[in-house]
Amino acid sequence: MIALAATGLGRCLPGSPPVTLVADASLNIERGKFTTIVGPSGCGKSSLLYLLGLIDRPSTGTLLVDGTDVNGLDGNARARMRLERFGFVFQFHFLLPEFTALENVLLPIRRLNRLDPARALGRAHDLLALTGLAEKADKTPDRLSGGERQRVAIARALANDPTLLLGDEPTGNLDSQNSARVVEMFRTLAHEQQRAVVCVTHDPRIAEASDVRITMLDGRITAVEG
Ligand SMILES: Nc1ncnc2c1ncn2[C@@H]1O[C@H](COP(=O)(O)OP(=O)(O)OP(=O)(O)O)[C@@H](O)[C@H]1O
Repeated sequence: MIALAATGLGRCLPGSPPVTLVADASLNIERGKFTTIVGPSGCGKSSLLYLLGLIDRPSTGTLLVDGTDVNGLDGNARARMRLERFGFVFQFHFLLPEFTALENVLLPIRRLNRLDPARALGRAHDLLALTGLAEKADKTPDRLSGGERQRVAIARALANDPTLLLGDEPTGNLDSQNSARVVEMFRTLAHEQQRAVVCVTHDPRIAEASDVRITMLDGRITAVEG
């Protein structure tokens, strides 16, 4: 099932001369698959991911999210769609330092206000268990390892039960063992939970572990494999 369908997507920064970040990107992102976006530094991988995640607006082209054309949505509707359907994991975890792992996951669940307090707490515990952190629920980020912090960030990204999980170099700060663990988690989230998982990465091992590889060069997609 296609979660994202982009046609001729482009992002250009005005100026003299204008700067093209992404040009003419057409692609489908499917549920149930782990997709990576690869290419040399500065080729536009993050810029494309931000367009796909409704963080940035395209200058040209169309983007359908679960069949809805997001060009037709106003700012509030885009923000709502992002909040409800997307989860994000970045290179830096951005956990709130004064809150425990559990609270970091619980806060976005509460913000969505879909569940009563007891169920929200249960869901936060379930997500920490899913990411292998049940024992660490009451630890603040400074008491966790780098790999554990990133797994809390993944649990938090799943708070809204997103259709789409997007990662921008999510293993960029991790050693190879923790990196492999995160990749295995992404594969599971795609294959067993039918989410669309998309990751920008420099790491060839992560690209190899993905089902689909999108290669970029100078703002353009040059190959889609898998
Ligand atoms: N706001 C901006 N203003 C000017 N140039 C920008 C801006 N954002 C990105 N760029 C430039 O656009 C190009 C694409 O950036 P982007 O971050 O998407 O590349 P990337 O492939 O993700 O790079 P990396 O692998 O190094 O993270 C780069 O040359 C970058 O310097």
